[in-house]
Amino acid sequence: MTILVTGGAGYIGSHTVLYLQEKGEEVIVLDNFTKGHYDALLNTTYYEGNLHDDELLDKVFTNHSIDSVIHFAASSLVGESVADPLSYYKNNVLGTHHLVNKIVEHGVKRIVFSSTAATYGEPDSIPIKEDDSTIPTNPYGETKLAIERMLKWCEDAYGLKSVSLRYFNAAGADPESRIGEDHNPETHLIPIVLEVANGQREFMKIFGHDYATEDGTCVRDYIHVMDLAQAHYLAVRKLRDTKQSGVYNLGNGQGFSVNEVLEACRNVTGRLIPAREAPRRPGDPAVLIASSEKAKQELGWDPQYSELETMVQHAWNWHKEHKDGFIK
Ligand SMILES: NC(=O)c1ccc[n+]([C@@H]2O[C@H](COP(=O)([O-])OP(=O)(O)OC[C@H]3O[C@@H](n4cnc5c(N)ncnc54)[C@H](O)[C@@H]3O)[C@@H](O)[C@H]2O)c1
Ligand SMILES: O=c1ccn([C@@H]2O[C@H](COP(=O)(O)OP(=O)(O)O[C@H]3O[C@H](CO)[C@H](O)[C@H](O)[C@H]3O)[C@@H](O)[C@H]2O)c(=O)[nH]1
Repeated sequence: MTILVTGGAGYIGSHTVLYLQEKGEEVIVLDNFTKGHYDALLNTTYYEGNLHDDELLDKVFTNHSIDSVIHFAASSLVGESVADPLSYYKNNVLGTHHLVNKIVEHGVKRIVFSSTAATYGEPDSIPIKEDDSTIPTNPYGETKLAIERMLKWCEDAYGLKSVSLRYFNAAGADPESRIGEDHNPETHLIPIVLEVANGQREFMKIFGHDYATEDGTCVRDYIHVMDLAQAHYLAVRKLRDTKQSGVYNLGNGQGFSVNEVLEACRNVTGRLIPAREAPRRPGDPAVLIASSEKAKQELGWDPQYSELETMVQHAWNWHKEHKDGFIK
């Protein structure tokens, strides 16, 4: 039984591949390497190509006995999605359409899908629960919600079982520092702050200091990438064992402000890390915190690295040794 991981050379995908392999799962990867890295794949069979390539998908599903698909491959920058929504509908919705079409054609019965907190938009209340309203405030979130709904209809029509995992803010790196996060351009808070610590940026910008939060900066729910990886493994197992579809939040249930993240980075690195106040970033909600009780109860999810400083430490261990990220 092989698991196909699309986007397995990216940040969360590569950590999940490592986790699955350590659990004894047979894994193959499909990635077009637009954002992924060859060096993020350690001893893993991969196919280089696009979700839209039907011939390649036929080859992958024919060459391997695939029982489940974990689908990470997507475009995922909120700002970029606002500037160019059509490219997001093409890569995310249309790309997933090609993939699911082949999944159904080849008789595969299980898919785990990377969804996002961005499906909610402005939260109804905190902590956010799975049945709260989903009114995305950007095309990125819209495309992810459209895919969740496409999967629901595919279950009704073709019996395809799915788990959609709505991650909050992925953070950290492999605790053994074999791989880490390398995005270009980098937009995420923790790696940007660590670039300043590494002397690669002069200062970091705090986007907004007048939010209705305790210290005026945005609050987010950071979740360790290896805890996300664990949830994917559990989701595949649940689909194998119970054949029950579901939608789950994955967060740590605690919020940290931008200032608190900055302080944690200063503590972990022992470096000064200059910061400047900057205007709010359009589209940023003030506070996003998940309730992940459903994932804990139904998937048996048991996050191991909930301390913010642990996440920063693991990210820092990798970043300080890989200033330029992965070489290739
Ligand atoms: N990073 C986060 O905090 C976060 C939060 C919520 C949801 N997500 C979702 O998780 C998934 C993984 O995020 P990430 O941060 O690891 O992103 P990433 O960009 O590091 O990884 C995505 C991978 O998919 C590949 N890819 C993209 N389009 C493709 C296509 N058409 N065909 C084949 N390969 C393709 C890229 O080359 C890359 O390796 C994404 O679906 C993203 O929307 C991420
Ligand atoms: O240089 C920076 C970068 C970020 N921030 C702030 O730090 C917080 C976290 O920002 P990130 O860009 O790291 O993460 P987001 O919360 O914007 O986005 C994350 O969560 C989203 C769901 O809400 C999407 O899923 C997205 O892919 C994922 O990265 C935000 O308040 C942002 O304004 C700064 O102050 N300065």
